This record gives sequence, structure tokens and C-alpha cells, in this order.
Amino acid sequence: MQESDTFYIIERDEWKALNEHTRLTLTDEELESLRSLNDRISLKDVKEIYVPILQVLHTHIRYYDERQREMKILLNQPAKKDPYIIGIAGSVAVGKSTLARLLQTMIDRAYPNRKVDLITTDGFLYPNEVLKERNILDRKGFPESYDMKRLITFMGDVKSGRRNIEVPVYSHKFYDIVPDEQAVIDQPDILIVEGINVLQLPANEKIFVSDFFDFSFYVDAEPERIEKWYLERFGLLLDTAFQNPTNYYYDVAMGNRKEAFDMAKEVWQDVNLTNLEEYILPTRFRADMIIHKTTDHYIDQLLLKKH
Ligand SMILES: Nc1ncnc2c1ncn2[C@@H]1O[C@H](COP(=O)(O)OP(=O)(O)O)[C@@H](O)[C@H]1O
Ligand SMILES: CC(C)(COP(=O)(O)O)[C@@H](O)C(=O)NCCC(=O)O
Repeated sequence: MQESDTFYIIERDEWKALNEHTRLTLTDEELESLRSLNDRISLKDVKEIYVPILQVLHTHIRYYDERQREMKILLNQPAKKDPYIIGIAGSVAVGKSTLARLLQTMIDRAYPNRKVDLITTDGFLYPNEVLKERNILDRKGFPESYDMKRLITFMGDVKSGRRNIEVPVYSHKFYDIVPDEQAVIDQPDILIVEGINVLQLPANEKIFVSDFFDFSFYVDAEPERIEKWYLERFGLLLDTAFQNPTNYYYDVAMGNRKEAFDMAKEVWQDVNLTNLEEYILPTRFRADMIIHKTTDHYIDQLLLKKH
């Protein structure tokens, strides 16, 4: 196994060998139901990559529980457990939400008595109306397009066990925050927080979102590959959700297909790639684990923080 000062650098073959030591197993039916989350996730990946990831998380969660228990005794505090928070960062279209849903399902299976919730930080984007007012509608996803103060307050509220916390909901279909709709987070035992910005330092705040993370992932790939996945997803949406007359991209879907893809390529180049290079990639080494993907989402290497 190779290593740098801060990371173990583990090639796929070495990583999958770890599965031989893991006590966590999944039945064939469980594996099959995980795949139904995204029919392109291979069962081989679940066995070779995600089960050992779960084992790493399991080790961390066990020590977290133990430390919490001892600290509460030391401080004479009631024996209540603070939620364990997992962050997932990476570019737009790199596969964060797919990983988040997969981990949520797997953790749910591994800890049947714990409540595992998932939120995405796009709910903390300012509504389009505010972005327009500030003249930054074309900067959606950049640091200034998020209400970071609200996100950080949310993180503190979850950690301190507040009940029924309301979180705004973003719709990719409407390309905007959905008015009058809220997701409710109510004292989860484990919370997964997924978003391009979760390892960033907010401009006007003194603390990081990641100060609240107990473990964090960064999903990594070469930008040319991510662009391909972005365009593939765009093509899929052109044929489905965008066909709905209420969709933000309805006119694009009804128009010329080549022009639609030209527009998507421009958005990738000017918005998402620029954001990746300037603001997302620099946060990569803050993660506890970096999952590196190559062609067709094939995971070829994992980096695990040593300390
Ligand atoms: N492990 C994977 N295997 C196959 N396809 C994947 C995988 N992860 C993501 N994808 C596909 O890549 C695209 C982007 O994934 P998504 O999870 O929506 O990314 P993000 O949340 O980072 O924007 C989607 O079309 C998704 O189906
Ligand atoms: C809402 C987002 C900023 C967040 O992306 P996500 O983390 O959900 O992949 C992104 O999907 C987005 O809308 N970017 C703006 C440019 C575009 O239309 O792709």
C-alpha cells in the first residue's frame, strides 16, 4: 500500500481484499435492492468497494459512540447520543447523490435501530428571485449562491439535538427552491449531508460546515469524465423530466437537440467546471476519504486519511 504524509493510497485490488476481513455481509436480496437505487451500480462494486467503506465507517462510529459515552459520564451529562454526521463533497454530476443514497441504504441495513437521514445542500441555495436581484443567477452553485449562515445554523441545530428542523427543498425540475415545501429533520442518529460546498470555508462565517462532520468523503474524477456524465444525465433528463411543460428546461427539450447539448456544454464550461476548479477541487484533501473514479464510474483508487 502506498502512502503520503496524510493519506493511505489504496488501489482497487488492495481495497477489495479488505472485504475478506470484514464481518459485514449483505444477502443477495439486499445487494439486489441496493442496485435498484441506480441500475448502473454493479453488485461487484457493492461487494468490493462499498462494503469495506462501510467497515471503515463502522470502526469510526464505534469509537465515536464510546467516546461520547465516556465524555457524558465525565461531564455528568445525560446519556444521550449526539448524531453522527457524514459529509459528501465533489463536483456537480460526479455521483455524490448516488453515493449518498447508497450509503444511506447500507447504513440503514447495518444499523436497523438507528435513524439515518439524508439532506442535500442545494436546499440552502437562495431562491432564483434572490439570485436575480443580486445579479448572480448565472453563479448558481458558487459560494455566494448559498445561504451558508443558515446551513451552519442547521448543522449546529442537528448536532445539539433540536427537534423538527425545517430545511428548504430545491427542485432540479423547477430549477428553483420549492415555495412552501420543507423537509423535516427530527433527531436522526446518523445524518448524511451531501453537496458541492460542504468542505468549503464560508466567506462571512467563522466556522466550516465540516466542523460538524464526523467523517467526510470527496468523490473525485478527471473533469473531462465528469463533463461526460453531466451531459449523459442532461440527455436523460431531456428525454424525461424536461418534457414536462412545467419544467424549467421545457423549451430547450422541445427545440433542436444539438442546440440543447451546445447549451449544456456551455453551462458545464462556464459554470460547473469553473466552480469545480476554483472552489470545489481545493477542498479535496480536507476529506477523510477520497473516492477516485475513472471511465464509467469505475472506482480505481481510494485515499484514506491516516490520522
Ligand atoms: N456509481 C455509479 N455508477 C453508474 N452511474 C453512476 C454512478 N454514480 C452516479 N452515476 C450517474 O452519474 C450521473 C451523476 O450522478 P449524481 O449522483 O446525480 O451526481 P451529483 O449528485 O454529484 O450531481 C447520474 O446520471 C448517475 O446516474
Ligand atoms: C443545484 C446545483 C448547484 C447543485 O448540484 P448538485 O450538488 O445537486 O449536483 C447544480 O445542479 C446546478 O444547478 N448548477 C448550476 C448550473 C447547471 O444548470 O448545471
